Amino acid sequence: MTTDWIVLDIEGTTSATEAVHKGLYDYARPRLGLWIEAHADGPQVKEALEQVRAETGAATTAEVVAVLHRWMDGDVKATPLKTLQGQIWAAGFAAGELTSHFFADVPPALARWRAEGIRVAVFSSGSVASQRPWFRHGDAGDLSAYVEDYFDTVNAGPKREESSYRRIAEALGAEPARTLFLSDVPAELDAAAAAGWRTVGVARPGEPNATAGFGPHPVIDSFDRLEDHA
Ligand SMILES: CSCCC(=O)C(=O)COP(=O)(O)O
Ligand SMILES: [Mg+2]
Repeated sequence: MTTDWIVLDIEGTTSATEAVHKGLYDYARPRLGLWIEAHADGPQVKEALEQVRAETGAATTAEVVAVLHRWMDGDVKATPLKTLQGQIWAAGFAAGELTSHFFADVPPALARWRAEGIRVAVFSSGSVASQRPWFRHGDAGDLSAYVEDYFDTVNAGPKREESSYRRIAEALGAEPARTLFLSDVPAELDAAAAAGWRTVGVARPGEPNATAGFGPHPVIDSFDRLEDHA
């Protein structure tokens, strides 16, 4: 079965978890309070704040920020957190204060897939607003030309739900059986497989999920080893 589309997770798959947590989370942490105060009238910030308040009972900005810090400490992929982080990161990339990280095998794989006619999209918990500059400002240069579309938990839905993968396939005009999802999280692969997608687990040495049980999903430790599955 040939592959028309490869859909990529970011953290743990294209990029090291440490780069996200140390590079991005630590950048967002001290900026959240000021960002919220300065953009409180923006529709996305308003909605994010309402969601945090409804979910946690936090009232003041300081209480909201404390919740957001707790979520970051636990790497909770909550949509309002991702919205606020994404805005701050997008500003950081635009200011030249952030650079993204990709594993060394990623840029050549993207070029190889392009040459083979395989199209690429991204599905990450990180907001689309942050995914775009992440691919544009990489440590190995601008990779954004390789990515045709971006999905997050707002425009697709939760990563562990089958319906999100159905929505993405429909948006891409992709046949599920010819669409391949690469992720480091078995539950995400289960959801994609339930939607009829092909799946490959990515267990990169040293990553938090490297020793996870991937069940029925084939597993690779580098995109160089995808040839047998694509
Ligand atoms: C610009 S990418 C932001 C990364 C991020 O915030 C995140 O939560 C990544 O999670 P993933 O779903 O890609 O594992
Ligand atoms: Mg991941």
